[in-house]
Amino acid sequence: MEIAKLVKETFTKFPKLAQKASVAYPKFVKVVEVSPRDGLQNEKTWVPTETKINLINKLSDSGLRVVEATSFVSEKAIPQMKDNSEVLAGIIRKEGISYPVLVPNIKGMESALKQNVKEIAVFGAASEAFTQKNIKCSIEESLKRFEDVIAIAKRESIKVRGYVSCVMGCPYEGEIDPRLVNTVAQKLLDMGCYEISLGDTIGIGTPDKTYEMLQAVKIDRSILAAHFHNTYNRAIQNLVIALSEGISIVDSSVAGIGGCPYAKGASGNVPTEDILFLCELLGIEHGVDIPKLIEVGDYISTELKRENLARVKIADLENVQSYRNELFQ
Ligand SMILES: CC(C)(COP(=O)([O-])OP(=O)([O-])OC[C@H]1O[C@@H](n2cnc3c(N)ncnc32)[C@H](O)[C@@H]1OP(=O)([O-])[O-])[C@@H](O)C(=O)NCCC(=O)NCCSC(=O)C[C@@](C)(O)CC(=O)[O-]
Repeated sequence: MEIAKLVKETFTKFPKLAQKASVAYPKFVKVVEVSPRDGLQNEKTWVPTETKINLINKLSDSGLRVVEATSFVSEKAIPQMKDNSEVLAGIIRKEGISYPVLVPNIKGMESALKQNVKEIAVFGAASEAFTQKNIKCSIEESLKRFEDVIAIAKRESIKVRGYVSCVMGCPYEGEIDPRLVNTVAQKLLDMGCYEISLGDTIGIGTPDKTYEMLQAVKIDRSILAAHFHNTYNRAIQNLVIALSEGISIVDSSVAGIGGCPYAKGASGNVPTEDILFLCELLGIEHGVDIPKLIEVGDYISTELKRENLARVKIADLENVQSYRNELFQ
């Protein structure tokens, strides 16, 4: 079973991680499901609004507490998200579930407000070049825009999440100084973001880099999220490090769908099914009905005519205990 194998490899390289007494893995992981936004934004073929609504409603039925629903960005930049208002108007908003939307500027905020959103996410980066490509401004200008957006959010009692992209490397600049990750993350926090999501946008991270980056980020672990793309099949191993470092919020995408249009080579996020299985292996609670979520992954893969990239199958769930025994001897 590949997830167990990846964890075992990580434990072999970092033996301390296999000793439960010396590593405090979180008791509970909050999964932030990003497939309706990050997963679909890069699809070249139009995904019908009804499919997007079905996807969100099915995800809401699986026990997830956060489902990122869409983005209020320029339709020239991201045509796939142009039905943002219809999607929000069409979904069943369940009590206790948050449906954040991405907002880059005041214009996006005004449109989002009309749909009665309760949570938004602003998205910055630790790379000047990526920020220019993605939102057409410098890091400094982006933070100024976010400040204005957040001022409105505060007035309207809307929660704001902050993203920092390129935390372990940039498709345009290459290496990224982790101190810049800390600077941007701190600024977002100071402005009023309640949670900061650290994006390995092109999946270039390694376990060592993950550790190094997290040492530079001087922010309380309880409000940091790991948003790792799985381009080189390293997201699971990087997450083992992040979890062992006290991160307890993980962004993921059912069936591993997705990719960033401004990050050439970026594949989808780490599949949610695989994250949940990782939690099972490490003895971390997650509150999600895994078989139901596997069905959702199959649903959206069929709709998109894409291979389902999740590696966990229902049958694997029966063997969790034996994998655990093997990992933690
Ligand atoms: C930020 C802008 C708008 C700047 O783009 P710009 O061209 O500088 O904006 P502008 O103010 O000059 O406006 C240009 C046009 O866009 C319109 N416009 C302007 N704003 C909006 C808006 N909010 N909603 C709808 N329309 C908008 C505006 O009205 C105008 O329309 P026109 O007069 O030409 O017809 C643009 O670059 C943009 O929308 N970028 C979004 C890119 C994006 O969504 N990227 C993917 C999300 S980030 C990501 O995936 C990474 C993440 C978060 O997952 C974490 C990780 O993995 O690292």
